[in-house]
Amino acid sequence: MSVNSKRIQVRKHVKLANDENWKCKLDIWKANESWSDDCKTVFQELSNLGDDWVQVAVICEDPGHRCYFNCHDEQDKVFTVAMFYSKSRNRIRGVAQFGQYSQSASGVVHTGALSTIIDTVSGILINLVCVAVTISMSIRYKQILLIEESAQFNCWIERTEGRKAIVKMVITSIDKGRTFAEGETVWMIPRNG
Ligand SMILES: CCCCCCCCCC(=O)SCCNC(=O)CCNC(=O)[C@H](O)C(C)(C)COP(=O)(O)OP(=O)(O)OC[C@H]1O[C@@H](n2cnc3c(N)ncnc32)[C@H](O)[C@@H]1OP(=O)(O)O
Repeated sequence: MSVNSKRIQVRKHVKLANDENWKCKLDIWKANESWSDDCKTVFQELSNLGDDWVQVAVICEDPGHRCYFNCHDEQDKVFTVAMFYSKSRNRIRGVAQFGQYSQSASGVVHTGALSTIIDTVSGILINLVCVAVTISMSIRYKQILLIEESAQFNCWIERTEGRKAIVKMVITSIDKGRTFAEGETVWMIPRNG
């Protein structure tokens, strides 16, 4: 498929839990036994934030394809993410559980795993507002995140500048005492968007 032959389709894969057509398929995005107790607790807190917050998930139904974000296996050994979107706040909050297969240097989560999460969550947020693609991304890795640890994140639209939008995201420890990564992504609405 040539890049120019098809418009970029992000929303096609982004499903909101308040859509009856998708509700039943979101079970895979619920807390499970591979998650730490802390991760499950934050998931529960996020689930109870109120009607303004709705769970959002990436689901790919293209035959033979899988979204890179959904790289977890049956045992959830890479990483799994659960997230909630507030339309009124232009914000996504969520939790991530990292597994043994997310390793970079010994015992440490790969920076690419974190950048995947930042790009995808930021992309979901901006694409719930308008069609946009990543044009640049800057990440500060501030503290080491260990494999099999959990994290929580907060993502928001910082500002817009013409066809561009700047989205920020912070990934912290579950208790928010440590900041693992801060991301700033720039998004552009394509001319044919
Ligand atoms: C599926 C589950 C959910 C997943 C979540 C979503 C994740 C989404 C991840 C993605 O977005 S995947 C796609 C990754 N991104 C790309 O492939 C973008 C590739 N770039 C392009 O297609 C074009 O550069 C683009 C359509 C964005 C812009 O082309 P245009 O011809 O319309 O714009 P133009 O060249 O006139 O540039 C407009 C402005 O953007 C600036 N610009 C363009 N590309 C840039 C770039 N790469 N970095 C920085 N600035 C850039 C350019 O300098 C200029 O700045 P000014 O307005 O200030 O003059």
